[in-house]
Amino acid sequence: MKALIAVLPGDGIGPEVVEQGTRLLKTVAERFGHSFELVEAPMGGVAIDRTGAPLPPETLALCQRADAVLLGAVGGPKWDPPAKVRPEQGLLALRKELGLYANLRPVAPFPALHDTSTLKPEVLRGVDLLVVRELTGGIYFGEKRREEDRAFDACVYTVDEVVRVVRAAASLARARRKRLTSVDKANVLETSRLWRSVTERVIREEFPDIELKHMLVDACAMHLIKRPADFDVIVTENMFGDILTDEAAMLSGSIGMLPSASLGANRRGLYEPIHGSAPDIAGRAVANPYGTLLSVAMLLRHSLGLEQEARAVESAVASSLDAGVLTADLVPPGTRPVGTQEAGRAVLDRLGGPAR
Ligand SMILES: NC(=O)C1=CN([C@@H]2O[C@H](COP(=O)(O)OP(=O)(O)OC[C@H]3O[C@@H](n4cnc5c(N)ncnc54)[C@H](O)[C@@H]3O)[C@@H](O)[C@H]2O)C=CC1
Ligand SMILES: CC(C)CC(=O)C(=O)O
Ligand SMILES: [Mg+2]
Repeated sequence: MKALIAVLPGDGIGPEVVEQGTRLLKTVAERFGHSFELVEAPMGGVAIDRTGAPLPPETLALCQRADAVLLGAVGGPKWDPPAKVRPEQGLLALRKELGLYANLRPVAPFPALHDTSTLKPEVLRGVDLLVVRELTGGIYFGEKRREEDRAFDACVYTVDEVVRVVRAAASLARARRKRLTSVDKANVLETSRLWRSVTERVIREEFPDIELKHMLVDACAMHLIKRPADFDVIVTENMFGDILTDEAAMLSGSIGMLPSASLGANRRGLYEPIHGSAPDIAGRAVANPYGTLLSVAMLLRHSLGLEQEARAVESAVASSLDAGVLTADLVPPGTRPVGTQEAGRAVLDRLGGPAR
């Protein structure tokens, strides 16, 4: 198949991990007989430096034309306040402009990494959960205002915004273990009370086969560590999903392991590891690229419909981990880690071809 893929490396470790992602896409194309056109564009801090804007119009136009977008990460101390224009604004704008309201963040720790986690292997056994985070509403997108001695961030949700993300999460739950946990703070927040009542209605009317539970976000943060294997699909609003998935990443051993897919009404999606630009390790070629490589698998599956290729990538990652190809964030103390390039190479070396 032919596909146009926009590549936005971004800042910090973004370009380092995305380089491994583009190599993988080229190898998948070669091995499986596809034609992927990869076009790179500036986004985030590098785009501010080059053009003054974190999401230049040409970059947005490319993403709108593309079948899928692969992103590294944006941000860094160079653009922190008091700078007025921030790289993160570009990422929020891109998600909004592309209408990507459902952010899928799967957490299925690889058995090879059970010992790496700070949690006991018996707690990790059987963990296979999916967080569906609402991505274009809530407090990140509400009105913001700064006064001399006060600041405001409005949290707003409409019924339609809740309906569409709950439908997306319930459809995914239907193809899994049919259990949906809706996470909110309905004991305090009006937006959460709306979220809860809309979720109940959508599930009752459209997904009677799905078992729905509500959970308060603070309790969810605790249960994710105490009994993570009990979760199937979690659906939640933007900020809760952002925070809970950084926490859940530690079930996988490192934030560097977690991929994501941001989807909307059509097949075009944005794919990125869940981590940020990691300024503390940028430029040292030690970043974990597995979350980006697993994001490439999600891109192949969700935007290009290439299930066989997606599975080949996931198997190659699993087999690299089984072989002990571990970056610095994953190695046990006293063991020599591999660098970003070596981990990327290990996955390419293990990538299978088309089934004959
Ligand atoms: N999607 C995006 O572009 C995101 C951007 N950010 C931005 O990134 C910048 C740094 O934010 P932080 O809070 O430090 O979060 P971060 O996710 O960049 O880093 C947190 C910690 O995890 C480590 N880490 C992250 N990714 C790693 C990887 N692939 N391999 C090994 N270690 C990894 C870092 O070294 C750091 O110690 C900020 O400007 C923030 O706004 C943060 C989150 C997401
Ligand atoms: C700009 C931020 C909302 C990025 C982030 O932390 C995320 O999407 O996980
Ligand atoms: Mg985050």
